[in-house]
Amino acid sequence: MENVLCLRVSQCYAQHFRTYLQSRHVLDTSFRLCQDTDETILIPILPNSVSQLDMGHLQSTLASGSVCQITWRQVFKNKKKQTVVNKLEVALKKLLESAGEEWTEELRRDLPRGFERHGDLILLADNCFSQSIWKKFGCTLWSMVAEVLGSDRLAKKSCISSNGFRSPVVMMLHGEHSWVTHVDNGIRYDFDVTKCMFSSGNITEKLRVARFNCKGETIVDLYAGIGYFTLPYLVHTGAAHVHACEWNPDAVEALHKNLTLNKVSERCTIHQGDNRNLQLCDVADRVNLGLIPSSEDGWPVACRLLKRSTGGILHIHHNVTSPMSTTDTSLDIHSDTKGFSVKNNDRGAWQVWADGTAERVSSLLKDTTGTEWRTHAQHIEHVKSYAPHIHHVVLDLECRPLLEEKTQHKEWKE
Ligand SMILES: C[S@+](CC[C@H](N)C(=O)[O-])C[C@H]1O[C@@H](n2cnc3c(N)ncnc32)[C@H](O)[C@@H]1O
Repeated sequence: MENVLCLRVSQCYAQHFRTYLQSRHVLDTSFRLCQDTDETILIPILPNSVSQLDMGHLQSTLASGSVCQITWRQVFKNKKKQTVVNKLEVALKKLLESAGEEWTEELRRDLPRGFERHGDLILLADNCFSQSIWKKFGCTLWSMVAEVLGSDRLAKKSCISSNGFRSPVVMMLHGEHSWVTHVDNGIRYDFDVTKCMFSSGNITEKLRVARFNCKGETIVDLYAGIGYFTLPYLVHTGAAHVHACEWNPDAVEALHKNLTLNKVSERCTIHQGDNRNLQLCDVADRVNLGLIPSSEDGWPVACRLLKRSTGGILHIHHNVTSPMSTTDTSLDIHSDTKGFSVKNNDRGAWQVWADGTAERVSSLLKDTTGTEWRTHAQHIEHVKSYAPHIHHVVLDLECRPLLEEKTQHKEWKE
């Protein structure tokens, strides 16, 4: 069994959903559909393609009244099904043999295990097609791979660059241009795959943000990228205004485009440059700090941004590493709501990090404003796991000025 991203739907609509997901290349055919509860079915989906799903549209058009929820669950491998990777192996073996070359185990291991689908473009990972023999086939190889994988364009990753912009190093292999479109949760994101990254693993956090009620609020997104969180805030939460900070000009270009495409430009101000030099202060009801492994550099800026009189909420992303425990036993392991294996030891480490962060932010707020603040860890959300002991979490930290609380208390008493 493996932990897989699934769409959980009402049993009576499962076939309906399955056919639709297959037609959109979102169905993960290497895993079996399975029953979750008496009335719901889990349909395995490809994590890298899930962002193309418009959940609202799915629910209202395919099966109004059906359960329709993205969730992580343990499901069984589909042993009988010939996966697209198997088909690729057959096709490439033929290509090599027709050129008088021998098919080897090394070449088989050099095939892609998975890939990201961005509309009609497939993005291969960096750990495939590394053998020199592939070069011999040039364009013929890439057009064949694209055809078998069912796409018009093909690109390949090398790594995420460490230039601070988290720019991908991506090369186009087949097809004209490198701009792609993602649609998820009713939001359209356009970006150039060779210049910006798209983190599909953040989908559950984007869906959570979309459910917040931010009616009338001013929000600052300190690490906006192409609009991963800026757009859900503007499109779904009722936010009055979002200030989006981003220093990568390529991401800013995409962000501009996406604000226009989603018709929310007039409620967003883009601040291009290093957010640590941002001139704004005392404006925000909420600050989103979506940078991993750590957004700590942004904490002093976030404290300056919060409204002095009422405070607000910081959503702080962080990769928390749990200490390796010598007493780890299988009894300590639980699955969280997304089906990730999480140990008590991990939860303890998140709490320790959250408590330390709350204390640090409260002291930063005092230094910034000269008054006392109360910080309260409202919630810790587990986004994804990078390794058994490294977890991407988001802390919802409520920050309130104590002076204001006393005044309010006095007013209530009067
Ligand atoms: C795209 S990533 C993270 C976005 C999203 N949270 C995710 O994981 O998919 C972070 C973005 O913050 C930007 N960034 C990092 N440090 C910054 C800074 N000091 N000022 C402005 N932008 C910054 C990067 O260019 C990048 O686009």
